[in-house]
Amino acid sequence: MKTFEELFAELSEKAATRPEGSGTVAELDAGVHTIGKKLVEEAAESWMAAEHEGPEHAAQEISQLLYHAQVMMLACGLELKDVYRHL
Ligand SMILES: N=c1c2ncn([C@@H]3O[C@H](COP(=O)(O)OP(=O)(O)OP(=O)(O)O)[C@@H](O)[C@H]3O)c2ncn1[C@@H]1O[C@H](COP(=O)(O)O)[C@@H](O)[C@H]1O
Repeated sequence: MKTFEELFAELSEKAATRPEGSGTVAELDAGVHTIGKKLVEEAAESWMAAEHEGPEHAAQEISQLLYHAQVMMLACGLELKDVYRHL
């Protein structure tokens, strides 16, 4: 288990060091358009899970949504504080 901040730190490190086999690096290389499609897909899956599949499945889909949101932040050069200041 990890927190939102811990995941972002891990993904930032992956983006900087580009280890082989990293799905995050592959997604960043694919670009904002591809990341955006994943983000929308996970948002839709989160909605469907919440409405039809129960809280445990919703939690899984929402975790994927948060992951792809963080990848999008990295693709845009955003840090956590850039987003947090709007909360
Ligand atoms: N938390 C995640 C994470 N959540 C989602 N994903 C990716 O997003 C995909 C989800 O999209 P899909 O809907 O196609 O996946 P699925 O298998 O069909 O699953 P469902 O949505 O149908 O449930 C997964 O297959 C992963 O590629 C993630 N990939 C990586 N992480 C974490 O990110 C860190 C870095 O990962 P790497 O860059 O791969 O080393 C590690 O701590 C990982 O645990």
